[in-house]
Amino acid sequence: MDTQRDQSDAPAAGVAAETRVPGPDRPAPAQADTQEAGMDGPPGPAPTWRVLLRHMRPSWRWLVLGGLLNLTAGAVGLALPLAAKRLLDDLGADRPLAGALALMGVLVVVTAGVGPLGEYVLRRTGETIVLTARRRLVSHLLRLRMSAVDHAEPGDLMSRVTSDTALLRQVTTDSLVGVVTGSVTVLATVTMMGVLDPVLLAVTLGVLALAGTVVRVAMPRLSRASKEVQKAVGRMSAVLERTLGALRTVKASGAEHREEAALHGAAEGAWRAGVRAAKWLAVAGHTAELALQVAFFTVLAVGGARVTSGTIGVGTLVAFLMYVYYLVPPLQQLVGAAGQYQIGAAAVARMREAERLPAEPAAPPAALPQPGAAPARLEFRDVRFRYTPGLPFVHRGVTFTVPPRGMTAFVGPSGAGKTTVFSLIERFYDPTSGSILLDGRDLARWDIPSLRSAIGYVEQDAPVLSGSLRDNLVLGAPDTTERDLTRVLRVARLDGLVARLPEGLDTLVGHRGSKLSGGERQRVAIARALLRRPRLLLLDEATSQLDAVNEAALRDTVVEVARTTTVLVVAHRLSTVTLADRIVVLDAGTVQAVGTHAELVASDPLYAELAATQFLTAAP
Ligand SMILES: Nc1ncnc2c1ncn2[C@@H]1O[C@H](COP(=O)(O)OP(=O)(O)OP(=O)(O)O)[C@@H](O)[C@H]1O
Repeated sequence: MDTQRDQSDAPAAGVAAETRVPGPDRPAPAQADTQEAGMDGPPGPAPTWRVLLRHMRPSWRWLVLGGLLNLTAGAVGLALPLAAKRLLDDLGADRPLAGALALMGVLVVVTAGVGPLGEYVLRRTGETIVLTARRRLVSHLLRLRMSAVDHAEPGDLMSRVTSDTALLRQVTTDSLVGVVTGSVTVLATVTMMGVLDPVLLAVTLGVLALAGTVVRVAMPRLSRASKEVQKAVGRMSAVLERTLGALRTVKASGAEHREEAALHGAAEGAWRAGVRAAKWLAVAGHTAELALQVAFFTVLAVGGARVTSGTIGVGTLVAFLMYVYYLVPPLQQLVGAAGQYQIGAAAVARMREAERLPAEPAAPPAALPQPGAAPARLEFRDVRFRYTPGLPFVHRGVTFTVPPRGMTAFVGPSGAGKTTVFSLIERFYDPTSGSILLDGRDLARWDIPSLRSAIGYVEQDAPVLSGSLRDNLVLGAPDTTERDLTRVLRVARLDGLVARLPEGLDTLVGHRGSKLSGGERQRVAIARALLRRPRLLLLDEATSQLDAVNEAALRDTVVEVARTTTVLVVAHRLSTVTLADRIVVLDAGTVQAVGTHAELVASDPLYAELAATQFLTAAP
């Protein structure tokens, strides 16, 4: 049975361990797409152009429209030299100019109208593609398995959502659409040049071929530099997130200069790579422009000779030279598109890495338990678990049963695996073998939102999110009524704080609740959990930072809650532990003993020692 479980669970934990987000310095994972990771493509990393097409597919109509408008503007522009030729011919032949002038006027007006419209449509579509990519990536990141998050740098993940997705804008519109419209325009221009004079066309193409060689040399270098830029930006975001997230610790440790040096280093890395990319982009872009200038003078010389010899007329030469200049924008567009493609490809690769991280299946939110819903029953059966394959097991066959209602306390030395029990109940991780049953049903068979809706969890460090006090309280129960809120505030002994604050519940609590005291944060976390009307309440050292008065009050609250709900507590204070209906002693990943305080003091040497040394107060 264990073997079976091992196999069925292996992908969740195993994949996660191997599919770490390649931090800025780590190599990309050589791992296939998974359904779990939300990718619908075939296994194996798809080529960049296919991924780009996938991003563009939903907006293809707009892209085609924008491209067509651009092409129309280009085509109308192409007719201008012909109108100019007609003007010169009419002038030479002493014919009236009104017709030629009117034609030129119409062409100019149409070009002026259609060109900007096409550009607007394309840019708007680019924004839509970025929006879709951001939504998709954000949704995926919020569902990441904790095992994937453990191996990722939040700052680096953030840069993938903000900076990498932004690069899609250029690569999908300027680049891919630019390739199409640029190619068509170049082709049409070259055709017109061929019609006017094939010899001059051959001269022009000869000069351009030389420029093509330089561009071919520049592109791979640009690609490498672009990847470096994005990596360095990710590295900088990661360091910045680390530093700003723990600025008090950094200041208290006097580590500002070291963190500053790390940030400056990352920023300089981005700058160096950016400058390298700029160099190759400039080389490629200006090579095309320079080549066209050379082509212009060569055509002028050769064409002048042909005019002198009477092979072609002045009108033809002038029209041809205008076409040479008409080649500048589409050729620059083509070279720019190739450059943008290299930059975009680096960003797409980074987004793909994040999208391929294992995530929980998407599921609609589940309703919270109704008031008076039955308390949960919990069972651990021979659970073995380790966070990372290859590392020692944290749980080595944990077995215990928790009946509905009442309080069960988990005690044991630091690192024994108490918090891990809660993490497994929440399905932040899945056991490597063995099973966990809630109400007699294996957790693996619960859909995750329904499972979590039954649970209220107060974590060890009682995290509070930036935002208002009210946002934090109703985070897990957005439909809370004012009456329930008032009741829970009283129960969690937060009513005094709310009354004191100038803006009451709408007071902003700062990043991670930095404007609250440790004890206040714990009470907010407890209130937040209680508002979910949990059938199973998990309290991980939830009262460790409270003063004696508040602790005693909240202890009474927990005892009260335990009359109707199953409550699990990880506690280090004897005052909490002795109130428990049963105590589970964990040591080195196994259950050492289960019993009441009195039973365990008498029968379990480890518990007796913990009671004597670790717990803060003496036996009651
Ligand atoms: N996300 C993680 N990735 C890898 N190892 C982890 C992770 N979380 C915890 N551990 C390791 O698992 C072991 C058990 O941790 P756990 O937090 O469950 O212990 P605990 O009994 O709650 O300890 P404490 O009383 O100090 O809070 C520890 O050795 C810890 O280093």
